[in-house]
Order: sequence, then C-alpha cells, then structure tokens
Amino acid sequence: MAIKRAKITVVGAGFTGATTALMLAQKELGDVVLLDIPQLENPTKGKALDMLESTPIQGIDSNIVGTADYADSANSDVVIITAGIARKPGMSRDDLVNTNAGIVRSVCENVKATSPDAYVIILSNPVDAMTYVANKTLGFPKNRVIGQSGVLDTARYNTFLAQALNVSVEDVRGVVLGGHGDDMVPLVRYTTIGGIPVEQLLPKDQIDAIVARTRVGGGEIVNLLGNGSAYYAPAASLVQMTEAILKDKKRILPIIALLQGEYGYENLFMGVLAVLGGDGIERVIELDLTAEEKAALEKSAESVRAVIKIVENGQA
Ligand SMILES: NC(=O)C1=CN([C@@H]2O[C@H](COP(=O)(O)OP(=O)(O)OC[C@H]3O[C@@H](n4cnc5c(N)ncnc54)[C@H](O)[C@@H]3O)[C@@H](O)[C@H]2O)C=CC1
Ligand SMILES: O=C([O-])CC(=O)C(=O)O
Repeated sequence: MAIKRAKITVVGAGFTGATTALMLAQKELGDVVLLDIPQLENPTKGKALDMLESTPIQGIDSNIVGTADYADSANSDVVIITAGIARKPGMSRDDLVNTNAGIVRSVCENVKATSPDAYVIILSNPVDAMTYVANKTLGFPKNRVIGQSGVLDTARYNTFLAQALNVSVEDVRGVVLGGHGDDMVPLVRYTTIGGIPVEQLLPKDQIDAIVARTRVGGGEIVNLLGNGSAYYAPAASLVQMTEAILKDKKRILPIIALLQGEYGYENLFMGVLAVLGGDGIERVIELDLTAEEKAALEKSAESVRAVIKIVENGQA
C-alpha cells in the first residue's frame, strides 16, 4: 500500500492557527487543512494559498488548503483547535470561558463527526477547561485529547533561564506543571542546565524572579501586543506536540491530560509531564513533590476546578 502523508487540520485560522499551519508545513509534518468559520472562508483560503505559494521557495512538499467545510478535513490524523477569542490587556484567560466553551463544543461536534480517529490538541483558552469541554464533546479515549499549556510555559521559563545564564536554550531543561494560569508551578528542583541543578548556578532571588515572570508570561505578551495574545511560541508548541505524535517520538512533554488518580486528582484536566508518542498521551509521569510543591500544585488545581465548574454547571 502506498505510504500517505499525515493529514493535519488546524481549526481557527487566526494568529495562532495560521502560524501553526505554516510551521507544520515548514517541518513537512503532513498536508495541512486550515479551517475557519464560513464568514471567513475566502480569507482562510487566501492565507492557505499564500502559504502554499511559499513552498516552492522553501522546498516544502506539504499541501495547505483553506476551507470552512469540515468535509475537507475528514479523516485527519491530528486536529488542532485554536478557534476562539483571545484576551486583551486587563483580562484573564478565564474571562474567555463563556464564549470559547460554546465555540470549542461546536468545533468538537464537527471533529467527532468527520475525524473520529484523530488525536486532538486543544489550544483555545482557558485551555484546561477547554480540554475538559473537548473531552466531553468528543467522547474520545483520554489518550487522544491533549491540551497545550506546559510546552509553552516551559519554553518561556527556559528562555529566561538561558538569558540569565548566557547559555544555549538547548541545554536548559525546565519543568512547569499545573494549570495554564498565573499560579502555574515551575519546578525549580527539577530544573537542570546541562545536567546541573539550576540552584547551583543562579542565586535564589534571580530564580524567584524568573519563576514569577514565567507565571505571567502570557500576560507580558498580551500587554505588549495590545490587541491579542502570543502566537509564535504557542504555534511552535503545537508543532512540537504534533511532531511527537506523528513521528512516535515518545517525548516527555508537559501537556494537559485527564488525571484519574495521578497526584491524587480525580477527573481533573491539568498540566503534567507525560510521554507523548504515536498513541497520544502514552503515560503520565508522576513526580515526587515536596509538601510546598504539592501545595502550589493544589492552588493551581483549585483555579482550574473553579473554571471547569462554570462549564459543568452549564453556565458556559
Ligand atoms: N493554550 C495556550 O497556550 C494558548 C492559547 N491561546 C488561545 O488560542 C485561542 C486563539 O488565539 P488567536 O489565534 O490569537 O486568536 P484569533 O482571534 O487570531 O483567531 C481565532 C480564530 O478562531 C476562529 N473561530 C472562531 N469561532 C470558530 C469556529 N466555531 N470554528 C472555526 N473557527 C472559529 C476565528 O474566526 C479566528 O479566526 C484564544 O482562545 C487564545 O486565548 C493562545 C495562545 C496560547
Ligand atoms: O496569554 C494568553 O492569553 C495566551 C496564552 O495562553 C499564552 O500566551 O500563554
């Protein structure tokens, strides 16, 4: 049988979706379908065609199409959901819950009908709760519904550490757990630079400042942009997760998973380290945490629970 390229659908052709589509193609991870609402069918087609016309220059063999029709995305291997509104300065991600829960629900109904075997990655915010909504609507096994938060949060943490130490970003290995909010939990004790614990290389006050900056990293970009949120690093995060699945890399990445007993949490969606490979979330890795780290994770879990409750109670 002829070997086929993977098919990847990106729902939402805005800043994150369009950037993700281009980056996926640039890595030749598969053929890309970029999908947005019918009112934006032509601009979506235009973006995709413009990207496609860059492929001869870049030597990329990936097809990219724009559409508003789920039939074009049928039988995708991976579906990435970026549909929804983004926050503006002064807003929290949780302020988006009412609008985005409805959008993610309707997108997932279409995905369920047209790509029933897909691995689905959710970006739309508030992403822990939106991963819950996606899981409920799709009814797919938990290994196939994956939220994006930790890859991005860890990338920010790693960026700041590399800058502070003037070393390659490749040698920085941070870990960030918890919800994708301002009380996320960068784990200093598990952070190494070229294998060396970061606490041996940087003074505590400098690490504390980096942890604090990481927690509000999304807000820092929102305030600078003025009219939307980050998209280059979020897109790169989605591409890394997609690559881990399509190439069965079995990467250890921080992702949002359905927790059923891990860290003592039942039926909670939150960022944890997991092995991401050809079968999606292949297993969650549970780290030993100190009492202080556990308390920080519980605080973050509380914030996530509060938003999920809004959705559960039918208020969003
Ligand atoms: N989890 C994370 O780490 C991150 C999450 N985000 C979130 O991702 C979402 C998208 O952000 P941006 O791309 O910057 O926003 P954007 O406004 O540039 O794009 C969103 C797109 O979704 C489309 N859309 C809305 N309803 C739709 C539907 N029912 N079906 C298909 N498409 C639909 C819109 O027409 C728009 O083109 C936001 O909720 C944002 O908060 C953004 C960055 C990081
Ligand atoms: O901050 C936002 O609203 C978008 C996002 O989740 C991030 O960039 O981390």
